[in-house]
Amino acid sequence: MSKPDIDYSLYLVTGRELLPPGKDYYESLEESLKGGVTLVQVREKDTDTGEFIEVAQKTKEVCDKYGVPVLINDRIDVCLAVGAAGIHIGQTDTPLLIARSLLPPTAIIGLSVTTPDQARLAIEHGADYVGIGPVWYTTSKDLKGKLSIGPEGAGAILEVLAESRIPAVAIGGIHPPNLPFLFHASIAPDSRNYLAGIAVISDIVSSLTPETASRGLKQVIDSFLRSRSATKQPKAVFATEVGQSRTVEGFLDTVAELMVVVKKETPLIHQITNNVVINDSANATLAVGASPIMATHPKDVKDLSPAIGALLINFGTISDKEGMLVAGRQANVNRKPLVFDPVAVGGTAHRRDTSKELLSHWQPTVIKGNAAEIGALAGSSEVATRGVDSVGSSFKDPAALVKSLARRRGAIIVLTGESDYISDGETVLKASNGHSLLGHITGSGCMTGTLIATFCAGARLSHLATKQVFEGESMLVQGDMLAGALAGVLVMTVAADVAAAREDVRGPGTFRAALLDELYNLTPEVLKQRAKIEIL
Ligand SMILES: Cc1ncc(COP(=O)(O)OP(=O)(O)O)c(N)n1
Ligand SMILES: Cc1ncsc1CCOP(=O)(O)O
Repeated sequence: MSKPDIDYSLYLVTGRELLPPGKDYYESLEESLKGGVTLVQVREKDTDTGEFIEVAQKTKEVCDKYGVPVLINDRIDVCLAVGAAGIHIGQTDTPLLIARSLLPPTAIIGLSVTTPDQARLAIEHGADYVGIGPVWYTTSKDLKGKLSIGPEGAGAILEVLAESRIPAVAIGGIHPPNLPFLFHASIAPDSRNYLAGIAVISDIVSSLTPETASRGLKQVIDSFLRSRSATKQPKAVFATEVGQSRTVEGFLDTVAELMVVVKKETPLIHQITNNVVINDSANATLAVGASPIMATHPKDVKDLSPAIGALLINFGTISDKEGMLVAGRQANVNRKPLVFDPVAVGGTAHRRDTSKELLSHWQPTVIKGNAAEIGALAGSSEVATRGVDSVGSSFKDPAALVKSLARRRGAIIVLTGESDYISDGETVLKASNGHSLLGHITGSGCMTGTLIATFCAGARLSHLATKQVFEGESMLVQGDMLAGALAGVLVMTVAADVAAAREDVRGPGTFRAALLDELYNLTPEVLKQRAKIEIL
């Protein structure tokens, strides 16, 4: 006999102690199976052996009706007693090789892993699958101070597992609002290996309506898995047309179209930005035809999210972290483009920690920064930060850097400088407009972030208007976000070129006013004539 084929996509780990008052365990279990649970683990932490066996036996009877396999948490004896499909063990439980020797050869053995090294051992010892976690903090298990690893930590483990093809589920603090983020942000940067599913306790068990809870999770999971297996493309968090071959002319046509869409649709661009640039950023948004809203209060930003076209989070003065956390998560939930501008992230430990916290909380669509900022995120020390400006020369190979960071982060990376580099992890674009006067007015980089958010909003609206069918549920953002990011960069830098060439511009003061005028007056035709871009 061979091992059973297991569908790991929606893995319920039981937790009778978490049932809502009055809810029967078996009723809840059956409802969750109806909602699409594909695998069940009976987890009883404080139950006597006799009772554990009884619960496991009855759980198996219910699951058998739905053809869903049952695994047992930790206990080989209980597994053997009820003829379950296998066990799940942790790092401090019965060692895997011993468990293997005690169980029938067809038994499934899953192992918890928190680090890449543990994943290597799991491969070596022949685990059938691994449970990666805790991904996020949870109250369903005493984590004994163990740090949660976040989607990025899960991605590092998936990289190790890629060749072995051992399936992996993520566990810990997984709920509908963070599920699309988890799937996308955990895709392994190089191999593009991805999660086979998620393991969940409280989101299903604590629900009064576990069937609905399971169905909601399953829809997102199935859609993600379908989109991965259908395309085999290294798509990140944004949908572009698969296999689309792109030319400079094609990009410029799309940018021109986005300029028109933004003027026509006037999307609301929500900006949590620093107090140095609020006024200029709001005016830049208005100048290109969109509508700015600069709300920061956590309660405010939550309500706003469904109505906005895109969100910009610029943490220049980092005074609104709570608002940033909530707004970013809501942007993911509502699938709105999210542009992150980690101003001076390499400059202080507080900025590095804040950036890490924000990025473990939500998935940006675009990360924009100067050389020092992008270098800090990429872990490169080639460029240092002084205040909010980069110092020193730029990278030896900026194209390779933005491409690899885009793949690691699952986001489009925009590196600004004398030339701007933009990558989605596949394509790298180089844009070479702009004028040195931009460096003499404060906040020009922040305004670029604003315009990237604005044109990403346009790209989403443009996509929705065409009603092309994509695997909607799993995509964090739909639309041509690479073109949106390029449009933001080009509109800003071409307008700067035009402004700087004006006779009435005599220095930073007149340039600042002229820039706003030229953002307002810039036409798609002029942009196409003046844009200097290359596909590298
Ligand atoms: C699928 C899955 N992954 C991880 C765990 C955690 O197992 P462990 O580390 O052994 O902790 P306990 O569950 O025993 O508290 C799991 N149970 N299932
Ligand atoms: C058993 C376990 N192991 C790591 S986190 C966790 C609990 C997951 O529960 P929840 O889905 O309620 O966060």
